[in-house]
Amino acid sequence: MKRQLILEDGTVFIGEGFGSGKQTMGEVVFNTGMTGYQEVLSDPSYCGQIVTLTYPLIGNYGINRDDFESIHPAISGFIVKEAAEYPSNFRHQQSLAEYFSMKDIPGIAGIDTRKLTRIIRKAGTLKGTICSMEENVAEILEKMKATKLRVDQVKQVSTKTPYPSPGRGRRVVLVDFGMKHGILRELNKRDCDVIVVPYNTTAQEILNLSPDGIMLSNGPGDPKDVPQAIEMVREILGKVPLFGICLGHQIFALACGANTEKMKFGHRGSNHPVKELATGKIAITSQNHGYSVDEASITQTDLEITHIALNDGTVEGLKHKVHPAFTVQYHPEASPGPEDANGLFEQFLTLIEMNRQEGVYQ
Ligand SMILES: NC(=O)CC[C@H](N)C(=O)O
Repeated sequence: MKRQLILEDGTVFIGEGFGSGKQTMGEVVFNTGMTGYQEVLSDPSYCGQIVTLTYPLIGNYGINRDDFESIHPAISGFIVKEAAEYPSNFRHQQSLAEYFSMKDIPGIAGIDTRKLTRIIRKAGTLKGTICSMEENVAEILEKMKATKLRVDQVKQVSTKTPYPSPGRGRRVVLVDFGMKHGILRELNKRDCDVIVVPYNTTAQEILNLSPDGIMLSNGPGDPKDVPQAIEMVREILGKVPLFGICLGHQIFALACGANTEKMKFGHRGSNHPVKELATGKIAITSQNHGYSVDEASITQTDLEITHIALNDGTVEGLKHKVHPAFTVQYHPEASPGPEDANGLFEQFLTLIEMNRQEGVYQ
């Protein structure tokens, strides 16, 4: 059935609806990955957002049991050029449309997603609504103007109670801000004894679990919307080695006195080049973020910039000059995307070992 996508700047696209027929509103963001749509649509960092993919053919290898990054997808909607009706892959179990119907998430196909992406690149991220053809455009525009985007996305996607993911190795408390399963997989692969805790767990509650290391996960929204997590990191810093990814990196930066800002249209894709300043080495990385750490704000802190994005020079990695803590804006767990940065998990475990030898942090 025909449906419309209305952007807050007044642009209207007409396409073919799939999945849920309900109306949806969210921030429209684009991802440039050529593969990995299943991981993208199930990444909780997209909570409250409508995702469009620049690659034109989506759903061609279907949806399978193994590639999810969360149990319940948190995206508000999905915009594609062509949604494959007949997936072809030995692992496929459902088509994109079947999955979106099952999860009650609206999708729209037949959209010129490259044109849409150019609009977003020019104007910056925009609000958008996917709705039926009967809806009046002017009314929807009014409604979008009046609706404030949610600020409690982390609460929505974080686990409600702590749970273990046992191993025989080092104990890692993983703070779940909307964790991708990939992070847990990487820690478990290294035999870590992981305890996943909710986003609002206090520093003392975390220390009571006697962790060898603390991992701050990715997650949706503005890092400034989770002040209790910023406070927790401030209190824990210097007591246990810490590693943060994406939202975890931004929260760490704020806890250390740096600032974050909203980017024009963000970084979302699977081929973002990142330079490690110490070695000059480039990693091709998976990314999904709409905020970044303000470079100028680092000077007044005890932080050091370790990585930068080659495309626009923004901060991609940080390290504390005194305490055993480092973070990255990109995704070493990949899922989807290249695994160039996977060694950061080893770096975290090395930091844990060094920290156990009486305060040797570097
Ligand atoms: N993947 C993430 O953790 C995203 C972090 C944050 N929500 C941002 O958009 O910048």
